[in-house]
Amino acid sequence: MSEIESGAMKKATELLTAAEMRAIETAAMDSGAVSGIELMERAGAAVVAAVEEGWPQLARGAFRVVVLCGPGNNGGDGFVIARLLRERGCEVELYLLGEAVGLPRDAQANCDRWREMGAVQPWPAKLDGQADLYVDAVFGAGLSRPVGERVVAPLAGVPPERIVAVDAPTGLCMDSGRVLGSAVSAAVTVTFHAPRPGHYLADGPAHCGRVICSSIGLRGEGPRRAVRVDAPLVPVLKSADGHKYSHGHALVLSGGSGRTGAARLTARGALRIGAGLVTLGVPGAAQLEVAAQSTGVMLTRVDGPEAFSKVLEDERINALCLGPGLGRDRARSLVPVALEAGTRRAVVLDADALSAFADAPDALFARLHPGCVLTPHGGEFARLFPDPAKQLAEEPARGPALSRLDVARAAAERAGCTVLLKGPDTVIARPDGMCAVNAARYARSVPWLATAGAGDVLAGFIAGLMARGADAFGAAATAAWLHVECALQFGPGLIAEDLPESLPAVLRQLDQAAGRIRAGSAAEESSTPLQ
Ligand SMILES: NC(=O)C1=CN([C@@H]2O[C@H](COP(=O)(O)OP(=O)(O)OC[C@H]3O[C@@H](n4cnc5c(N)ncnc54)[C@H](O)[C@@H]3O)[C@@H](O)[C@H]2O)[C@@H](O)CC1
Ligand SMILES: Nc1ncnc2c1ncn2[C@@H]1O[C@H](COP(=O)(O)OP(=O)(O)O)[C@@H](O)[C@H]1O
Ligand SMILES: [K+]
Repeated sequence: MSEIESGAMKKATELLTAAEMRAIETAAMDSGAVSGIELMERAGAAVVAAVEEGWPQLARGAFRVVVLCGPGNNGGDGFVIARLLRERGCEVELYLLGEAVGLPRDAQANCDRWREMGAVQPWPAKLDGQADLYVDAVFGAGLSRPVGERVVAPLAGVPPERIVAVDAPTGLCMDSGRVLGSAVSAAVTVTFHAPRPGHYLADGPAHCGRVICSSIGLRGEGPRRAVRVDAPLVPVLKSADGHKYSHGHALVLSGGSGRTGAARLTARGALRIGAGLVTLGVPGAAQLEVAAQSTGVMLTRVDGPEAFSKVLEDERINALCLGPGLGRDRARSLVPVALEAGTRRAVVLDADALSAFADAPDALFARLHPGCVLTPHGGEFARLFPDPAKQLAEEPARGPALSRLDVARAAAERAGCTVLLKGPDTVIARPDGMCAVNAARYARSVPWLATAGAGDVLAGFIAGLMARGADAFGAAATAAWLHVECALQFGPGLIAEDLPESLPAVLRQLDQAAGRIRAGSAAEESSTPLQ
């Protein structure tokens, strides 16, 4: 079990589906640790705390709030929020979608408490947009079908800066981040206990504004089937001992003359991330071109499968990367050779090495093993896994909607190896269903990473980490995280060449952070005998 699964270090944050969250709540309630009404009170209080922080004018008085409550427990939270804000002196109006008689028990109880201080008004066709704050407590985790116009109409004219969403902006599926029908856009979304995939995937970030995850006193953990990557999951800093061969030897296969740039980017990425040696395997016709452009990266001639097999007799070559600029014909002849050694040799397949098998993906899948990583972008993914890609492209008819996690999982299971599905919400899936999300969202947003060659560098980062001994899933998730950190480090104007060159600064920051942790624990240890 890796560290991220044992939860030993804070490298990742678990993302809970609505069903997993419900199971945790139910277990806590069944154990007698907490009641549903207590959880609802804490959820409401957490939203009010977020409002006090985000809207400091509330403390100055004359603050007008509109609370929109739905027919379930999300609406129940709304009644609590309305009461707590009224107790703080706000002027509160509350509207209910549907009838109070059908409310679930805890929501009903809070509706009754609210009625002691204010009216429950029928659902409005529209609102004036003049209040200081609008609370969206219409639908949350229970969203099960597309939201109709009537539901979102009251908030349609309200600027998102005045909207706080409870658990999720209404209309957003929390498991997938996909909009069911139409969805509210909020300034702040307050969720409870743990974030959900939908806060990071697909349309989620565009609708959530800022996500605040508040503790409501629940202790349980989910099955850890999906995590958000918050730091490297595998070691990236080198230890004091060791020599170049102990950090592995990565071989990147290049295409022919005039098409070697992509593989050179990949090789540079693998070298920067710390592979002990990196060699480019080039056809004879491209040898001079590559030699003129390479210094730290070595060169060997690989014309066809026989030459490739010969090069691979060197067992110290422990990680391969094929695809960037390779050409489909060359990919079809070289990929089977790369996979011959089975799990003894890590293999990263990207770009042409994926598209080359679009007509016969099963022939590729039959050869793949757990030491492989496939790194498709959306188009390459659709070529190799047409069915899940088609399902994901369809308008969702009900919630929870199919997510990028679901399709990446299905792909990893089918391929029998780790699959990294690229995007601003990159998903990394392992065949056993474990998933990681590397979200280039919110403060980590890096739209300038959408530049030619960025993916080639990512493939190199993965191959380099695998040469150094990392497992496929850990290497892919860590590389994706570092890739975005490099883009953040460089900033707008970035081109693919800048990514490997930004890595040293990112690694230095990690080294400094690790040093601070080491210094902290040393200080603690040394202080003990003095006490
Ligand atoms: N279960 C608990 O103990 C807690 C739940 N909490 C809140 O409860 C929420 C989940 O509550 P629910 O499971 O009742 O779900 P919701 O309140 O999100 O939805 C309620 C019901 O609305 C109906 N519905 C779904 N989509 C619809 C649509 N498009 N049009 C019309 N009706 C639709 C469904 O029948 C669903 O059961 C969370 O999001 C959170 O805000 C919090 O109070 C924390 C504790
Ligand atoms: N808007 C975006 N925000 C953050 N990252 C992005 C965005 N668009 C693309 N990326 C990332 O940039 C890389 C592009 O890779 P890819 O599509 O293979 O391009 P190329 O083949 O030109 O290198 C991927 O790692 C992807 O996750
Ligand atoms: K909501």
